[in-house]
Formats: sequence, structure tokens, C-alpha cells
Amino acid sequence: MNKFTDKQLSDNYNYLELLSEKFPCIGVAASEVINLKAIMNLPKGTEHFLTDIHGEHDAFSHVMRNASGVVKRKISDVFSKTLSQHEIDELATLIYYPEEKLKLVKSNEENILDWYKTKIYQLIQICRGASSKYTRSKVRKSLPSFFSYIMEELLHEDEDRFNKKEYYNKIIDTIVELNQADQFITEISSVIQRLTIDHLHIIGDIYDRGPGSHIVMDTLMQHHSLDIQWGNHDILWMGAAAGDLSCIANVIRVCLRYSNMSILEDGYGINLLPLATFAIETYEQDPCKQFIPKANISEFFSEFDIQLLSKMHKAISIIQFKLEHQLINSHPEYNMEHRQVLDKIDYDHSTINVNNISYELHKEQLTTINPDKPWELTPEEEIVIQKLQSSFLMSERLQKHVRFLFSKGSIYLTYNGNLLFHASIPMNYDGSFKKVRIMNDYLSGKDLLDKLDQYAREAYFENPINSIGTEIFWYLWCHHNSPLFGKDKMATFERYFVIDPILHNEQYTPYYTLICDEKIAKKILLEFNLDPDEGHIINGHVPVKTIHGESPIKANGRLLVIDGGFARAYQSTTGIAGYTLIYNSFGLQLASHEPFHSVEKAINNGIDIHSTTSVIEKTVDRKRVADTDVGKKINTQIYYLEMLIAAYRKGILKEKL
Ligand SMILES: O=P(O)(O)OC[C@H]1O[C@](O)(COP(=O)(O)O)[C@@H](O)[C@@H]1O
Ligand SMILES: [Mn+2]
Repeated sequence: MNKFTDKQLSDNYNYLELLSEKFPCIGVAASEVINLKAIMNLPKGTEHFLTDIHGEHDAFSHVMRNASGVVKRKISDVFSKTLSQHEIDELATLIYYPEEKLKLVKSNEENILDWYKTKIYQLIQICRGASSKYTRSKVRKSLPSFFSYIMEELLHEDEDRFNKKEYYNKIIDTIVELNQADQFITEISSVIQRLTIDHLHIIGDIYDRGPGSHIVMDTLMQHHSLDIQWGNHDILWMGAAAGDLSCIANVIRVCLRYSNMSILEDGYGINLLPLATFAIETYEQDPCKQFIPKANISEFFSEFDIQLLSKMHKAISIIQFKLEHQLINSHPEYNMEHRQVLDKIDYDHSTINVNNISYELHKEQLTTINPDKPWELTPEEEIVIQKLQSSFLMSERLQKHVRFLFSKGSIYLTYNGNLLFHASIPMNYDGSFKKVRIMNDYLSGKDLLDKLDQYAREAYFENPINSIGTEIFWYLWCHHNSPLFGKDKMATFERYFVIDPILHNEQYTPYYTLICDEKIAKKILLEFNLDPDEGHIINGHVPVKTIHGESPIKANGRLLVIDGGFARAYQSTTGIAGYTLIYNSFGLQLASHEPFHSVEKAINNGIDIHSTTSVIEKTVDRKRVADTDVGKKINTQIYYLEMLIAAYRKGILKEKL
């Protein structure tokens, strides 16, 4: 305790005085130091990393409920010798979907009271296993207020201890007798789920392609501890919520491409009537062949609906190309003239000129385009996009979700020695960090990402001092220098209109070839002040073609790419249905998931996602809280508490007794 000089104590006097409000005497401060030092020795909590969820809310929710297969492992740890595989599966389903499973059991089970008692007993055993590596205080905070006292008793009481057996059994009997069993089972199941995933990282692309991104967002907002790294699809929705017209057009176009009307209409209350009316009137006689939604939707939609969706899809796509043309004009510093396509079209011959080569276009009518000023919206198009903009700006649920993305999210994150970001870092072919112009600065590496992160926030929260336009969101969505995109161009126009597939190609930026070299991966870790020999870069964005033998582990283990294809549209490319990276006190593991069938099958037949787990890295010594970022914070707290105790002892501060 003599490690502090008088000068240190007096220099920190004001802070210590504030601290003394919370720790008014030596005894209180000392007991906190003892607690904190004890916590430092506990095993680190388990982190789960997921990416590219792309609106697949059922599969995502299931992976959260079964903690990527970890819940079942915990059940097996406790019961593999006493329960059959079928009983283990049933118990697992009860934990994943307690409310639904209870309903089912109650309609079949003859002796429900006995069943309740057995299940409560078993659930307590599992919960005890899941909570064993946490402090009592942390477990207490995870308990539902309603049952917290009883659960704590049951979790910490050894039912086999003499004298306690009856007490323990009596509590369980009473829960059942008082008709509280359903609620107790539901609550303890969510405690088990919660304790199994201590912290969740979402490495981007929650939105688009699948139907339920808004439902995924609701689930994430309930999560006790998480962070998000923005993906290009997330930033697109953030831009739309900020009112950016090009982002809005893109969002609606992607929804229509995948016939996801429900997120717009039911999820966010976006009124699509103006677009529908406009599309029916304008493209009445047009089959809009290139705009028939992508997914196989004939079983869900009538022929008339499909025609309507195709017309709306085409209408918003043309609006998007026009708006983007204008945006590029007003930002010459973006250097994106090569993405201005409308003025390169020969409208009489239906061809486009790219680098002095003429390419044939699909025969699509372009009646709303004036060849002299192809970027100009017609008055009707103008009205449609304005109305859509006000819908986006007024959608309470969307604004709530986007604020959450700002508060929990960022372009990148360093966490427990690892570097997390969705897609890429702009680099030159020689392996140096690319200098990129942002407003009037030229920035690279970490500085570039920090600035872009700051500008995205300013654009949404409208900082009056430094007014950044909402175009920054569109830039982050598809610019060749955007770290969230990482490709030379987004060939959207070409994919709809140009027949020759050579122009559909999108080239990944040099990051993607360079990063396979361990030296480059280490250089990037160093740029972000991380230990290059210990840290990992964790990315999503590029589906890993497991089916073709591609490994998610690259750069000699320094880089992990974990886009395993939650998006159904990409599962034929990856051959699996998503990855979860799991980082617990024993090291890093990767769980690869097989497709999820349905919630009904999971509940009725106990069919779980089959996940194969492989060990990526095993730590020599079990990692403790002391080895984590939280450990560093606790260390600082201990330092100041010890300083406070020294100040009390030296009489610099008086105890508040
Ligand atoms: O599969 P689709 O619907 O054609 O979308 C393709 C577009 O999506 C993108 O791949 C971006 O989405 P991801 O971030 O999921 O890769 C674009 O580069 C590409 O133009
Ligand atoms: Mn992406």
C-alpha cells in the first residue's frame, strides 16, 4: 500500500474524493479490491461471433437458443450417463423453446406433476453447470427478478447435503403446487441460454436477402451483451433511415429482388402504395422480364402479384440508377464516373458503350428515361421517392433499430486482442495501406476507418458544425474504397441489363489476396495496436466455399472468415448454413451449421441444427478474466481503489462513517 507517493495522492485528490462517495471507508474499499481480484482469476466468459445473418431470423434465433450447439453439450456433460439421447434431445428442445414445448407436453403427458418436478430438477443441474464459471454476483444479475431468490437458493444449494435435501425438494414441490412451474421452466431456460453466451459479436450484414432482419434486430435489442460491426447492407439501411434517397432506392430494390415485402410493410410500416401505383401505370404493358424476383416465389404469390412485384422492382431500379448518376455528379471527389451508366447507353440500338466496346442490352423498355438527360427523374418518379423518404424518416421502429446499430455498432472493433470488421481494409497491391480521400483529408488504415465511423455518426445525428451529407452512407455501401464493400464496383446495372456476363464481374480489392499472407495480417493487427502473434482478424462478407474445400482459416490462423451462408440464397455456394466462432477460456472453436428446417420441426420432433465443431486454437493455460479487456479495466479499478485506501490511511481523505 505504500506504493503511492504523496504527490500521486494529491494529484488525484478530486477523483479520489468522488470515489469515496461509493467506497466511504477502508473496509468497503478493501472488500471491493478482494472481490475484483477474485474475479480476475475466473475463466474468461464465452464470446460467440456470428456474421452475415441476412434476415434469416428463424435460423438465427435457433442458433441463439441452442448457443451454436453448446447448450446440448452442457446437457450431455451432466446427463450423458443417465439420460438417453432421445431424452437429451427433448430436454434441449425444452430449453430452446420452453413455451412451445410446454404446450405440447401438457397435451400429451399423463403425469404432468411428476414431469414438472423431474424437468425442474434437471434444468437446475444444467443451469448450475452453465453458471459454474461465473461469480455469484454475475449469476444473480442474470436471474429474473421474479424468481431470483429461489433460483439462487436452488443453484447454490447442494441437494445431496444432509439436512438440505428436504429443503431443496420442498422448494421444487412448492413451485409445482403453486402452478408456477411453466414460468419457472421458461425463466430458467432463458438463464441457461444467457449464461452460455456471455458476449455476442455480430460481424455485419444483419439486413437484406432473408425475410426477417427487423425480427433479428428485435432479438438483438433484447440481448444482454453484444457489439455489432456494420456490414455494407446494414449501412445501406442506416443511410435509408437517415433519409438518403439513393440508399432508400437501393434498399427497396433489394427487398423487391428477394420479394421481401414484409420487412418494409409489416416491419417498418413503409407505404409502398405510391410506388405500386406508379409502377402499374408506367410499366402497364411491360413484362419487366429482368426484374422478376430472384427467389422461387410461385408458391407464395399469384401470377398477378409476381407481375406487380416485377414492375415495382423495375420502377425503383431505374429511379436508383438516376439518383446514383446525380449523386456521383455532385461528388466529383468520389471519382466514380465509371459508375455513371445511363449516359453511355445507345437508346436506339439498345447497347451500352464501356471502354469503347459496345455491349448488347436485354430488350427492356426504358420509357421513363430521356436520352438527353437520362439522370433526370420524371415528376412522377420524384413524387414516389419523396413519399418513400418521408415513410423511412417517420418509421419509429426503423429509427429505433438504427439508433441501436449506432449505439452498439461501429466500423471495426478491437476486443480481447482480436480485430473485428465486416469486409476489408483499403490497401495497395504492394501491401501498403491505401490513402483515401475523405472530404479534404487523405487517410489510410486505422485513421481512415476511425474517420468514416465518425462521419457516419455525424451524418445521422446531423452535427451542425461539420455537416456531412447522408451520401456517406451510400459511399460506404458501394464505393471502391469503402472498407465495408471491398470490391472495385457494384455491377448492379450490368447484372440487370447487360447480356455479356463479363461485365457482371465484381473484383475484390487487393486486401483479399494480400490478407492470405500471414505477414500482411500481422501488419494489420499492429496498425490497430494489437499483438500480431496472438490476435486474429475476424471478417464476414465473403461466403466461404466450404463445399469446394475452402477453409475459413487463413493467413496461418491469423485471419478467420466466418461468412458460412446464413443467407439461403448463398447456401449452395458455401455448402453449409452458417458458422459460429466460439472463443472460450480454452481457445477458439468453429461450429459449422447445417440448414435449419423449421421451428415446428425443432419443437415437435426435437430436430436440432446439426453443428460440427472444430478446434482452431487451444490455449496452453486456460484464459482468465485477467487476460481480457475487462481484466484491464478491473486492474485500473483496483489501482485506484488501492490509492483510495492509501489516501484514507494517510489521512489525506477522511473515512465517511
Ligand atoms: O446476389 P445478388 O442479389 O445479385 O446481390 C449481388 C450484390 O450483392 C453484393 O455482393 C453485396 O452483398 P454482400 O455484402 O452480401 O456480398 C454486391 O457486391 C453484388 O452486386
Ligand atoms: Mn457484406
